[in-house]
Amino acid sequence: MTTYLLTGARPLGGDPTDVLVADGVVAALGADARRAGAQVVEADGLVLLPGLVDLHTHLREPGREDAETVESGTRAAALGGFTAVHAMANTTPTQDTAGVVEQVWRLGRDAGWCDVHPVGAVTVGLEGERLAELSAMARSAAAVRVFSDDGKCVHDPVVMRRALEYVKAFDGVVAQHAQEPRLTEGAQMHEGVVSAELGLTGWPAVAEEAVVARDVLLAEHVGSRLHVLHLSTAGSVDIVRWAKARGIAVTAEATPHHLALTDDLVRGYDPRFKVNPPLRTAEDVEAVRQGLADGTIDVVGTDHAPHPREDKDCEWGAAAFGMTGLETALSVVQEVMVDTGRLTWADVARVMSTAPAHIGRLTGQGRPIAVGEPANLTLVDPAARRVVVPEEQATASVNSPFAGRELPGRVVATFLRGRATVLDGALVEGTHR
Ligand SMILES: NC(=O)N[C@@H](CC(=O)O)C(=O)O
Ligand SMILES: [Zn+2]
Ligand SMILES: [Zn+2]
Repeated sequence: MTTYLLTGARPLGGDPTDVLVADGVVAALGADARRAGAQVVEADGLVLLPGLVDLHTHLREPGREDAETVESGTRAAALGGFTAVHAMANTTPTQDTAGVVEQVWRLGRDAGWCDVHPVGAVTVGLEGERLAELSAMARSAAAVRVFSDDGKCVHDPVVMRRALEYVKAFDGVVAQHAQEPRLTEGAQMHEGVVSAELGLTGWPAVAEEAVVARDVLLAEHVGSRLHVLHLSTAGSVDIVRWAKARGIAVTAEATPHHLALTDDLVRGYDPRFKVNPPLRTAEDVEAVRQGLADGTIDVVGTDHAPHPREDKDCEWGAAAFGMTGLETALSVVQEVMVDTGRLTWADVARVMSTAPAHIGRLTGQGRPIAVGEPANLTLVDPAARRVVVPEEQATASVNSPFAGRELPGRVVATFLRGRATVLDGALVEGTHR
């Protein structure tokens, strides 16, 4: 395996130092790192982070390989600085059995671009009725710890309660897509001033908040772990803040798009901006940023949701919900949170690596940058700027809401257990298996 010497890198944005990556681990730091024979990676001024971990990726395989495959999605992940992703369960067939989660886990391992941890469905076929074989998925080779019907809400409170009780046996977590189905029938965008103007059916904030409130109370009652996916409203932030103050074991996620974009964008009727939960108001965006800054929101999850052109190149009402995000997530977080002084790079390491790894109960990911630790690392050039061109991305889909926008930051290199998956901002082909 190639040995790498990263010269002058700034771990977590701190003081520059040399970092030796050898035999899969961080082998030396500082003066000790200067060893002959290593391939030098010029890292002066670059920020070194623990490899990013996404708790919320849609890889679409099996079933929608026209939108994404494990291969294309994990290439996108590596380019985005990720060394592990959690692959959501809304595939066809659904990831609701040990067989299907093992299949996805194997595809990820064979692709070799980053670790793929399949999420297990909570209910059979995401139907919301019968619990899936949660413990069989937990005990499988995929060792599932995160369970979610994402795309759909586990709306029956009895089913949600049973799922929360069940996952305690293997320290699992239920990740909820909080969307009250009756309050969002036919919903096309956030319910508010803009939806009234455009005459589109609204998805009111209360449809999210009512489920978040119910679920934190259920998690308290059961004494189990709850994770709130793609939290998007000021009210949801308040409820999670209250629940944490009360000692409830709840964690929460914000997506890059809910940190950066508002429902004003819907005025152009461009389906790239159609997503669940919908883009909200500027006040909601500010509350989500504040929640991430003060620790109420634990993680940034991409909710990378690729869709084929035919499902997006159509009128607003017919278009699919979802946007890509793996290759822009870190840049968006840099723009809205780091360059504005609201998060440090150490905070970014927490919300995009350490905390998601901990919630997913991953070992070997989200670790400190220290001698002997597995070399899962991301090297970022915060001074670079680039225009987002979806057609040039590795994801097989082009539904990026940031297309044409200039964003700061560039992932220069990604290391997966000491092996470079990305160097000079490009995938390292051939050696990855
Ligand atoms: N976010 C979305 O709008 N869509 C996701 C499902 C989801 O995350 O709810 C998808 O699978 O396309
Ligand atoms: Zn969802
Ligand atoms: Zn999702």
